Amino acid sequence: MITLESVTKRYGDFVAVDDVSFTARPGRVTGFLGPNGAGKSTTMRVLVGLTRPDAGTATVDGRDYHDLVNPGVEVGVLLDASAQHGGRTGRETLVIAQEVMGLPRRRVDEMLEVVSLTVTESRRRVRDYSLGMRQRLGIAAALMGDPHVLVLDEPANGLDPAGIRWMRRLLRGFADRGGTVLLSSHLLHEIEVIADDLVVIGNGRIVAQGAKDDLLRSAGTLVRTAYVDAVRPALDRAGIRWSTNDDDSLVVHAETGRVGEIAFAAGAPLLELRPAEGAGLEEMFLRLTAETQREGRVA
Ligand SMILES: Nc1ncnc2c1ncn2[C@@H]1O[C@H](COP(=O)(O)OP(=O)(O)OP(=O)(O)O)[C@@H](O)[C@H]1O
Repeated sequence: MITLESVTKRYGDFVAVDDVSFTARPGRVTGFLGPNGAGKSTTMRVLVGLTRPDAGTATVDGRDYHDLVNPGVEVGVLLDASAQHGGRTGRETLVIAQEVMGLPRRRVDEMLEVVSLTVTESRRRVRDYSLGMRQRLGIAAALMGDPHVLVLDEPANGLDPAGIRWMRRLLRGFADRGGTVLLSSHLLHEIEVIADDLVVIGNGRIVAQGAKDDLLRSAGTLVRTAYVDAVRPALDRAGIRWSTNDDDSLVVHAETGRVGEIAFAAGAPLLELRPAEGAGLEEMFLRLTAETQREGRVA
């Protein structure tokens, strides 16, 4: 179990992480989402003791990361695959991790097999690895100590479609065996497929969290009408928020029945009126983080 309570991190006057609280539970994959610069990496760095928070606590199974005697056997961490030492071979990188954790040498070969790096590839220097190979190497190091918690920042970056599918299965299996997974990703489809729970961050603050299915269910009502010019002001007068999809349909933040009544009262025939569940994670993400999107700000 990962628990963050009121974590705040400032850089000078800038608040990168602002009073962030959430839990990632055993047996679940928790997807951590947010626009560029929202504070995901900083939050993860606080969790694994690389950045000191100005306020709040971050714990794994109730303990501070710094208090874990052999952290690698409890928490597998992959934060920045491109930060691995380029001069070492992949194998050397894993041998160092294996020795630090006090594990038998055979774990190195086992992990190379788990992440499908060949013996030949493992003898190459990391600087000559592709990003996808570095990710695989980082995942191997994270899994080496057979931890029960995984913290992964953008692990799908650079993986090919087969690699993404492989990682998806790996994380699902890990969680199904009772492990806790916290992973950030920009790949919303990836998160939509794999995550059980979601934590959405924008401008350093949590804007939504909960079970993925519940969050997607609360996506609102989808309305399609040739009379949008009548429906929009009627919704505004009722104090109901709405947004426009690319195809000119509206996503309205109210129950289907209520939206139907308002449209009826406005004399607007509807072509479609249904829960906006199908809109999926992308719509929810853009709506929740609208005020923090660079593109939104520019517009
Ligand atoms: N060491 C630092 N000094 C100053 N500002 C920092 C530092 N580290 C992070 N920040 C700022 O904190 C904010 C959050 O950064 P962070 O890397 O956590 O975002 P992120 O959500 O992981 O973004 P991305 O999706 O682009 O990786 C950004 O505005 C970033 O510039």
